[in-house]
Amino acid sequence: MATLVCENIVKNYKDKKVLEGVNLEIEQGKIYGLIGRNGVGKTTLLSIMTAQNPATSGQVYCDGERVWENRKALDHLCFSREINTMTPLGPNTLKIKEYFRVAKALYPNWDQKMAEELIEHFGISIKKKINKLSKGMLSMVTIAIGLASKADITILDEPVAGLDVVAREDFYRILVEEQASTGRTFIISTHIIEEAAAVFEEVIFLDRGNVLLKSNTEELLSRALHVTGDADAVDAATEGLNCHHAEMMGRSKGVTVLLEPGQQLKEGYDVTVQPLSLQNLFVALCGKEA
Ligand SMILES: Nc1ncnc2c1ncn2[C@@H]1O[C@H](COP(=O)(O)OP(=O)(O)OP(=O)(O)O)[C@@H](O)[C@H]1O
Repeated sequence: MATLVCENIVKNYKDKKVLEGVNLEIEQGKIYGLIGRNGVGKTTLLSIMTAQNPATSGQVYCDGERVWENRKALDHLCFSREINTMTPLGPNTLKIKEYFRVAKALYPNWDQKMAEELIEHFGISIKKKINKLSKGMLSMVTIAIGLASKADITILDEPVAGLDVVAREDFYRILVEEQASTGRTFIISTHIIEEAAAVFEEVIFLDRGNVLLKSNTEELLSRALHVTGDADAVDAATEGLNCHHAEMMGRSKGVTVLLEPGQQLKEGYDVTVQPLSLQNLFVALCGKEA
């Protein structure tokens, strides 16, 4: 099993700054959720982590070894992403079984049986051509590639984007079972946050070029509160705390509070305190008004 470390990753596309010094440590044996708004740089970061895209500066290390052009380090990694069916060449001209042959050559621990069983489980014929698949079926193929790669660190970029709710639940069940039985590490990027919150042991919020937070999901939610009430009471109860996403409605105010360890709301004020969902916390911290 392996660990992955990003050290001060900067990425510019010409004069557009996307990543501004990302430091990140991925420990082994966890399912991470990578969450960020459209265009924030999730795919860019994931592709840099797997040496598919050069960083402008900074380094990625797998078990202490640089990943760039390093087969030994890359053997631990799989980055399975949406197949581009618009190009005249590439995987979309292949049948699924031919695409699996390419994957087999790429991933040293490739599990052909698992790949075929997953495709069958998803109700797709392995003889089907990639460019004849629906969006959801394409997601299923990228999921099958990621899981059957058996890579120590498997990264899936928006794997559920094309899946319906039943297929999404199915995927998360298979993912959790695979992680529990193998101890592999998974990094999953997604915009569909709420239903995945229980699956992610850790979440990483990417915002404005950097990692806004990386935290155990349960621990994070235990210190995230929504406080509402008369504006003066809310202000008094939350004084000195990390407050985000304040909303006013006449004299009433609602605010999201992220407590630091050891902090608590000031007592004695007539305010309503409610827990927050991961999705609402994300909106509060990474929404425009945050
Ligand atoms: N090859 C490229 N050349 C130029 N700009 C790029 C390139 N790839 C990505 N970008 C830009 O970099 C920014 C980050 O893109 P990226 O795809 O990494 O974001 P993302 O967080 O994965 O987005 P989404 O959630 O919408 O998929 C965007 O502004 C995008 O337009």
